[in-house]
Amino acid sequence: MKSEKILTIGTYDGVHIGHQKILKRVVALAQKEELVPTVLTLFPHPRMVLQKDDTIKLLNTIDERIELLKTIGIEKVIVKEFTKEFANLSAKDYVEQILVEELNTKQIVIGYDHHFGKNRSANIDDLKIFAKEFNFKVEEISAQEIEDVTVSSTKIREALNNGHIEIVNAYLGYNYFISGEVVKGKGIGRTLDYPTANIHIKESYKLIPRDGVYVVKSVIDNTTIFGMMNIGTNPTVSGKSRSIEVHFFNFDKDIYGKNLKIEFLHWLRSEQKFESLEALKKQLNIDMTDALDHIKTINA
Ligand SMILES: Cc1cc2nc3c(=O)[nH]c(=O)nc-3n(C[C@H](O)[C@H](O)[C@H](O)COP(=O)(O)O)c2cc1C
Ligand SMILES: Nc1ncnc2c1ncn2[C@@H]1O[C@H](COP(=O)(O)OP(=O)(O)O)[C@@H](O)[C@H]1O
Repeated sequence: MKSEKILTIGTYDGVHIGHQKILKRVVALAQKEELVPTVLTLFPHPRMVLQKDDTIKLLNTIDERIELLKTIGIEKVIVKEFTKEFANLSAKDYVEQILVEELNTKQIVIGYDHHFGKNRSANIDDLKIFAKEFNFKVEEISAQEIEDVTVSSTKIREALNNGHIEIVNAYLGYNYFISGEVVKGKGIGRTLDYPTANIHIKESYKLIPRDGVYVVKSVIDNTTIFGMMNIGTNPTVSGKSRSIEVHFFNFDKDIYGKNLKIEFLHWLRSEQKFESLEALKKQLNIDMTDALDHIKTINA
């Protein structure tokens, strides 16, 4: 028999502290009712499909979202491909075919303003009627409960575009991070005595924080390593495309080809065009001192 599920539905981009409150409720109810705590999430984002919007940026890649949801205790993450066919399902077909027959849903925890079905035509009152017909429970999260949470994915995106990392991390309840592979760069870093790991992110929809220099950390071979990262076009060496590169402190290993998760801790300064590599190197010395000072305040 397919396991019986308690379900919440949504994009949950960021899996921030507001999301976490709902998700923890799902996990607690699941334990009480002996149901499998489940999230039904849609991917690609409806706007990517319906409006063919390829400028949309998300806080998490789909893999990151799954990992974050599992960390909170969600046992099953169902990623439904959001296709035009899916978007065209009537409210009733969606409830009957997907929620009931495919997923074996026994309980749904959902916001008061949730809409579903073709053209988002059905609302929570309709869901409660379907619940009687198909024998599942609906638990509504009230407007008050949702408004109590002043955090939103939009606010976090804005803070990232402004370099306000401390605000971002407080809203998320974890440090904002990127994940990508270390690839070859231009090989100039080493000549400055600051070798930099260039990070390639394969998901073009991942939101990259504003250009500038950041204090970051990563775990490489089970060891926490701090570093300083630059995001930008490297105007000093007349770079054109945007790159993401990290110089790790007290570190000297070849890490080409490795996949790294890098957490943002603090924004230091904007990227600048220097008149020479010498001048850039001087600034890198200053950045390193500033970054180490910041790291001291964290560890203090
Ligand atoms: C912490 C840090 C800060 C940086 N700041 C700047 C900057 O302000 N302006 C700039 O043109 N390049 C900056 N860079 C990028 C350097 O130009 C870059 O590391 C160098 O060109 C080496 O690139 P490569 O690894 O592709 O060889 C910075 C790099 C790091 C690691
Ligand atoms: N402290 C360090 N921080 C970052 N990368 C380092 C460090 N020490 C060694 N490396 C290695 O050196 C590479 C970067 O050297 P670099 O001369 O900047 O070349 P590239 O332009 O190819 O990035 C990194 O990808 C990594 O494999």
